[in-house]
Amino acid sequence: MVAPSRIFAPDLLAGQVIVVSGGGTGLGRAAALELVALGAEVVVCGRRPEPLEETVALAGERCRARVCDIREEDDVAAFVDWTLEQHGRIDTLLNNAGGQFLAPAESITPKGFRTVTRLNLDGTWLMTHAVATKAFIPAGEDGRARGGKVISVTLSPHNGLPGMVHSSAARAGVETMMAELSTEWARFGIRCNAIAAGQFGTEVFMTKYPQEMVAAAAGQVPLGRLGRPEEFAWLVAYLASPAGDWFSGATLTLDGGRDHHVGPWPIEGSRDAEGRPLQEARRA
Ligand SMILES: CCCCCCCCCCC/C=C/C(=O)SCCNC(=O)CCNC(=O)[C@H](O)C(C)(C)COP(=O)(O)OP(=O)(O)OC[C@H]1O[C@@H](n2cnc3c(N)ncnc32)[C@H](O)[C@@H]1OP(=O)(O)O
Ligand SMILES: NC(=O)C1=CN([C@@H]2O[C@H](COP(=O)(O)OP(=O)(O)OC[C@H]3O[C@@H](n4cnc5c(N)ncnc54)[C@H](OP(=O)(O)O)[C@@H]3O)[C@@H](O)[C@H]2O)C=CC1
Repeated sequence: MVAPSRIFAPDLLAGQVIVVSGGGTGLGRAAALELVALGAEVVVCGRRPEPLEETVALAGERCRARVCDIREEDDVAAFVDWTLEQHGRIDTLLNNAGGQFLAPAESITPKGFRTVTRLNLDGTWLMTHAVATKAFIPAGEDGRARGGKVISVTLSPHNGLPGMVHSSAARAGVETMMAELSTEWARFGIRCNAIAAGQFGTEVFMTKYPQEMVAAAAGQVPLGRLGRPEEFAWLVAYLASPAGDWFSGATLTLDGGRDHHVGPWPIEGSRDAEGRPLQEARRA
């Protein structure tokens, strides 16, 4: 049995059907477990069956899994059709699958750039378009579009992340995509938002990148630590719940202040004897 939520009432999302891409690992798994704990039926997808099966084993019977590569149009269509056959509806899509490799911009080949934009931008679009056209826009019993929510994971900081030009560009595209769709698809009752994730201590984050960078990452966060996957999951649950119904077109940055980081504060040489930031004298 999945552990009860530490924040929300257990029936907050009862009756909802929520798709989580990349739900076999890290942030996606944390979100899937929290959503199940809140009463939702959750469907996870990813390329590898093993992590997906582990999520299902942890989450219990209200979680199902199916392999799907979000970059492949036919895979995505088959996945969404299967989900609708199983559940008859989709209420929220969490576009969480994504990633990139770290490399200096000048060394990224055209294939490398395409690989990352195809995954993060094109893959997010394919999932969004398929879920919207198959589940959100078709009319329900009342003759009106059913509506739904799209939540897409992007990346903080926004002001350029050295070594990640491909991903920074793709994620900016996703944020703009969510903003544009929030106006165009409002007529169908579709809400589209992005969560710009700062650095979270997921297994892949802690192991994939050069260890010097991982060790330095928390020091770049004004609040002084990495994010915890459950903190991401709570924001997803909030947006999926009725409390999130008036959010649309927003990018919610969840990063401990990382987006506005300018270096350690107070800076060296501008501290008083007790280590406090200096303050100018008042005018006489
Ligand atoms: C001062 C300190 C500051 C500290 C601040 C820290 C900041 C860190 C911020 C990090 C923020 C983001 C974190 C996260 O997102 S964590 C989660 C990451 N998860 C993932 O990335 C998972 C998904 N990723 C992947 O599947 C792969 O990484 C990839 C995106 C590359 C896709 O894999 P795929 O299998 O499709 O691709 P290939 O491996 O076949 O590669 C295809 C081509 O891509 C190029 N490539 C791939 N890897 C590299 C590399 N390491 N370096 C250079 N180029 C690479 C290459 O062109 C490949 O083609 P070839 O194999 O033919 O050369
Ligand atoms: N952790 C962090 O600090 C940050 C993470 N993010 C983003 O948040 C998301 C989750 O990150 P995190 O949990 O840390 O990383 P993970 O690498 O654990 O999660 C990525 C997930 O995406 C799935 N995935 C990758 N490619 C595809 C594909 N083509 N089709 C379907 N699924 C795919 C992976 O499964 P499989 O390999 O089986 O396909 C995996 O489950 C990612 O988009 C990541 O880039 C953003 C900012 C910071």
